[in-house]
Amino acid sequence: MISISEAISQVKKTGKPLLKKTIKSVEKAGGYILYEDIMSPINMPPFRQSAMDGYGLHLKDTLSYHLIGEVKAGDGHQPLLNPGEAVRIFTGAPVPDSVNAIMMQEKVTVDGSSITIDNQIPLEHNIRPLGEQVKTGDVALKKGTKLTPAAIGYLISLGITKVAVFKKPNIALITTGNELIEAGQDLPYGKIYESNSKMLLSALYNLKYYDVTLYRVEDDYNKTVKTLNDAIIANDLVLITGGISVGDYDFVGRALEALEVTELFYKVKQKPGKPLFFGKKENTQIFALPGNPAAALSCFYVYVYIALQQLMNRDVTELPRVKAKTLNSFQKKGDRPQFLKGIYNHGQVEILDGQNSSMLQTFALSNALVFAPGDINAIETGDTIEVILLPN
Ligand SMILES: Nc1nc2c(c(=O)[nH]1)N[C@H]1C(S)=C(S)[C@@H](COP(=O)(O)OP(=O)(O)OC[C@H]3O[C@@H](n4cnc5c(N)ncnc54)[C@H](O)[C@@H]3O)O[C@H]1N2
Ligand code: MOO
Repeated sequence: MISISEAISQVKKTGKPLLKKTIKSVEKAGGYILYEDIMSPINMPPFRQSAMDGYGLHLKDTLSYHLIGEVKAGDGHQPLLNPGEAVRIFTGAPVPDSVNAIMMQEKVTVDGSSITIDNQIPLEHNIRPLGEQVKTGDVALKKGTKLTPAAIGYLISLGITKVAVFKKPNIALITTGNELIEAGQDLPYGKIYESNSKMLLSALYNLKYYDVTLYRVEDDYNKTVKTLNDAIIANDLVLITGGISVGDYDFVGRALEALEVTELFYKVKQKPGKPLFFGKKENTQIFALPGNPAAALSCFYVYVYIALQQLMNRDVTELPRVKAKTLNSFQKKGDRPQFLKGIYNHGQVEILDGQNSSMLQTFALSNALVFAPGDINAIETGDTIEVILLPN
């Protein structure tokens, strides 16, 4: 049995960035990282553009101009203005070549077809120059940029519909157990609703991993070997829950051995999640998570999260840890360090009742895991303690 810190450093040592390229449609590329520089196919703006509702002028040494026409957004015509002439113009409209300044309408007095501006304005006033944001062929966004909603809007504004991004891992989520029934059906005696797959799927979606395949397998050795083998071949990361302990019908350990998965660790001195397994076969990392739902989710946040961050080549691999003052006491049993479900708020943390690894009720209320070191028997009210903040 290894310690938590040894297990964490083993996960860190093993993980490698995926660095594979995939093409995504821009609107579905939110959260991805650009694989290569993107050149702009157009000038942005693509024409000299009015920044105001007002009057386009061909400047002359006068405050009075003669109105000869109108250009609104979307128009394609080019009125020809002589010095001293003006056109009515609106925000976003193409500015005729012979217009060299725009006066906002609040500073103009109109009298029929003659207008008077309040003051002289400089050349190109209120005109967005052609290619002001980016010019045709220039780098619009650099390799390594994270695609935020603003970046997506920007790329679409350049007419770009597809982008090369770093691929996110293909992830297998396998659940095991004869007792599992899908929610929505009747619940016969002895069965429970299968919740680990949807819980972990939701945790993955929350972190923006969408390439997830779900597998279900009964407590059967041959089927466990086959399912695990299929999942390892097709995925970068395999998460299997249940069947990793020592019972006669826990086949996951034996199946991993038969498939010659390299064991990097099995069993961590921690509560929950003692029977956690981590291994590797070729480029696929495999976590066998305990079946108890709260143990599986706790291990997901403490260990699997790191593997995911590493696959994505991110610098920060662990969830944030902060110090907090406890609002209540907690009696700890045994010498295993414990991850306790808690509610963190502004430097304070409440440790919740009901810490059993089979219970999700407490986890459902919590936003943090409180770390109780192995060598303490109790946490007292007002103690300063380390807290892992969970993703929202
Ligand atoms: N003799 C021993 N027994 C156990 C030990 C031990 O050291 N010696 N460790 C205990 C600990 S700690 C844990 S955690 C569990 C882990 O067992 P498994 O990983 O083999 O998980 P299962 O036995 O298959 O299931 C445990 C529990 O979780 C429920 N479960 C499983 N899968 C799901 C699912 N997809 N959705 C909802 N609930 C699920 C399952 O019905 C069990 O109640 O072993 C202890 N035993
Ligand atoms: O260590 Mo097991 O994961 O409950 O409770």
